[in-house]
Amino acid sequence: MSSIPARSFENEAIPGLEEDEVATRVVREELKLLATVQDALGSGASANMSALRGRELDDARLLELREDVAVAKPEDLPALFEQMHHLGSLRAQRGKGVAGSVDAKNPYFGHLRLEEGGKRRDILIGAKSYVDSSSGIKIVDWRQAPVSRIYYRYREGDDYEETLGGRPVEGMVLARRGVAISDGKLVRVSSPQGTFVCGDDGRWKRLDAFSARLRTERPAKSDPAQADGKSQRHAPGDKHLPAIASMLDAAQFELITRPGAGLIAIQGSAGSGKTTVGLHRIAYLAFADPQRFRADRMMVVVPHEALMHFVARVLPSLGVEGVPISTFPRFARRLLPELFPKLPHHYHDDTPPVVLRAKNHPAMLRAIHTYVERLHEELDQRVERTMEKWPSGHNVVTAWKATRWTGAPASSSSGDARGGRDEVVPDQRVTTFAQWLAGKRALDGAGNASTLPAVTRGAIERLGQELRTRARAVMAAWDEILTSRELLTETFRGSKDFGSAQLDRVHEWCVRQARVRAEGERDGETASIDHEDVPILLRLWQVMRGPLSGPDGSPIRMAHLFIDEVQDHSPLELRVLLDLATKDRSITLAGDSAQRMLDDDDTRGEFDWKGLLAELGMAATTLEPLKVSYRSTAEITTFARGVLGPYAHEAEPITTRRGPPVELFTFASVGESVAFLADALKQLAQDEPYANVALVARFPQQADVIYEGLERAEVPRVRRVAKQDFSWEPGFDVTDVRQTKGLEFDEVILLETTATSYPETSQARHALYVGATRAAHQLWCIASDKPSPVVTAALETAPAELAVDGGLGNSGAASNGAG
Ligand SMILES: Nc1ncnc2c1ncn2[C@@H]1O[C@H](COP(=O)(O)OP(=O)(O)OP(=O)(O)O)[C@@H](O)[C@H]1O
Repeated sequence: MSSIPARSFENEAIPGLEEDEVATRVVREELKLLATVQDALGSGASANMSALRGRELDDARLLELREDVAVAKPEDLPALFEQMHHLGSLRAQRGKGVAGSVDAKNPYFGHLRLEEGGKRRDILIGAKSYVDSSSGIKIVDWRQAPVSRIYYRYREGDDYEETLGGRPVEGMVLARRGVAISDGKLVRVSSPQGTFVCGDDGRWKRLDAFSARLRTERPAKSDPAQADGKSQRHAPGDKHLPAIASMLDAAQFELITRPGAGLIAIQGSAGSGKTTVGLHRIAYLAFADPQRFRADRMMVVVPHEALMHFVARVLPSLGVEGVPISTFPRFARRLLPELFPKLPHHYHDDTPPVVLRAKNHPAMLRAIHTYVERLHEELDQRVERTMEKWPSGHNVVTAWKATRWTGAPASSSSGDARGGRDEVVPDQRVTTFAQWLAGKRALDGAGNASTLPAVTRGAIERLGQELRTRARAVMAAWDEILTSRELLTETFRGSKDFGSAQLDRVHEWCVRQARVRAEGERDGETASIDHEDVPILLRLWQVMRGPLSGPDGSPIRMAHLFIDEVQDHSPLELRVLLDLATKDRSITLAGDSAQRMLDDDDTRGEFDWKGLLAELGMAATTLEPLKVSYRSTAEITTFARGVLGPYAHEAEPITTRRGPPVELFTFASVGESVAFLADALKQLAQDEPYANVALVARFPQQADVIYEGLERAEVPRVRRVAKQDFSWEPGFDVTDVRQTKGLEFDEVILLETTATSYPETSQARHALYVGATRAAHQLWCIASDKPSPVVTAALETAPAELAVDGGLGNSGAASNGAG
């Protein structure tokens, strides 16, 4: 594009940059270039009309030629084909110059000046291609044009060698700049000479170089707060949660050393050490009572696989080896083959969201208990009716009633079949009755079953069989609860989320699945279950048959359970887990209501600890929430609190260290943001080989687009993490926010923090909060469209003051206690 005509910016001063010669030169060049492009696009608009007209004529002529070919003599064919070929290329060329496809208000975002074989040419990178040979303008599509590779892969001053259009080219990158054009106006230029931005008042300024760079945290030797190790939480390169017994504060220590029995609920904002405390508590208990709290009789449950790996090193570092760490699905699926040998092994991956929500809903927990309560009542009546026919039958009824159904508290005369407040016990009524029938057990006043007349005995045996079958038929109960339209209506009565239409959809899905299961296969569909069926089946098992047993067949009884990120487990899953604990219920729950992640159409509302515990029928000791935000800097913590807005925690978190400001970078297109990110990441990879940055989008599809762009730009060690498969290696993990729950990274870049991705809804605020608080040291927000008002508002608050060091009540004593 060396032939671009010069414009009048030549000797003009750039307001705000009068004293900055380099900045003036760079900005002037870009203003001039934009003016030239806009000129060409403007005149291109009329040229477009003639181009379009030209294309129409070409099309008509091509049709004529095709008809000629059909009737032509063989010797005329080569000439006709040549004409067709020529017209075809002319037509394609006209198409490229059509300015209508390029957004004149934002035609490009990158500018390359190349020198090849002594010749200079300018190439612009944009979202759509546009070539206008008359004015020398070439805009190439960032995703496709081979030349855009040079833009993404090389820096200013680099020599390059590439194969473009099948021919080798080599040259040098004379200039490589990112530009932001908003509404036809140049508003930012990023170049190796600096980043220059134009304010609303038309004045330009040079941006602080520090804020536009990523950097990892390094303790400064001269800074005593850092030299004592408080802020250098990890060894360089170690990306796992560390054991920090010597650094625990007073509130954390108090939680860790609570007596073993009973349920403790740890609350606190993101990064306040909830996971750390739960794990150190396990180590403390194992040290305090090794007999009772054996490693294999404790379990840690986290919401996803990545967190399993992230926390795996803490307990071994504290000298406790062998405590299983699992997720609910992983743990539960190991039990299924033993408990339900006939259950299909396949899981649906296309379950409709409304079905998932219904199966996960707290109402399902109540539905199970109501169902089982009614079943038991019905069986009681059945026993009474059969026994009426036999003179001393009432004695059997009395003896029968003196025992209890599964899960019903022995001491409670109300016979609470919800099984809420007592340990799950094996079913007694059916077992006792069967033992009496077999002559293995006496029932007070019922006599010896073996001496009964054969007819009576036969009737009672049939009854015993029926009781046994019905009372233990977990899969039948599961089917009935989900496939009876009446029961579904009853279960969700009063729930605003499930109207008749939604319940019809749930019903239809469940009935179809039950049919396929019954028939093995139907219309090519294989028998499968939903992931959400697993806790329903396990809960039914507990209520109908007693404690769950492991793959070896022995009942599972946990001496201690630590359930992390409680807000992400369904009440059903929690209920199943809580009933794995032994009678004294030594359980630690940790969670944060602000980190509950719901889909946009999920109206379950805010997570509420009290409501949850009431739903589970549990009493818990809830201590003061942890208040110190250890993970993140004051800048990130304040921003994250702002993001929550009306959902922020009551107490403002206390922060312990400062860091770079949270930054928002806005771009006019995704391609432009990718170019900016690629530069920043390449620089970081060069400066800090240990850096591990998470690039976190709200939705997986957004992560895909950015990942592909960064790959094309040859950013080293860039990975797409879609299934929690973090490698914990230095590099750049492009992912979505759900994958990152509970994890931490030195730097986080929140992708597409636009108004569309993060509207002012509670769901979006919580998701943004989770993403932002994954960052320990530096946080950037990137938006390729209008930024989210949640982000811009949160950026307005100045970071909170740091806590005075001693004020945290840091306790060195914990290191002794935790062994
Ligand atoms: N007393 C402490 N002193 C220094 N660092 C601490 C302290 N307690 C926790 N940390 C560090 O703070 C970070 C966050 O801890 P942790 O992951 O346990 O928090 P969390 O509350 O579970 O976070 P989230 O809610 O995001 O899951 C970790 O790096 C941990 O090592």
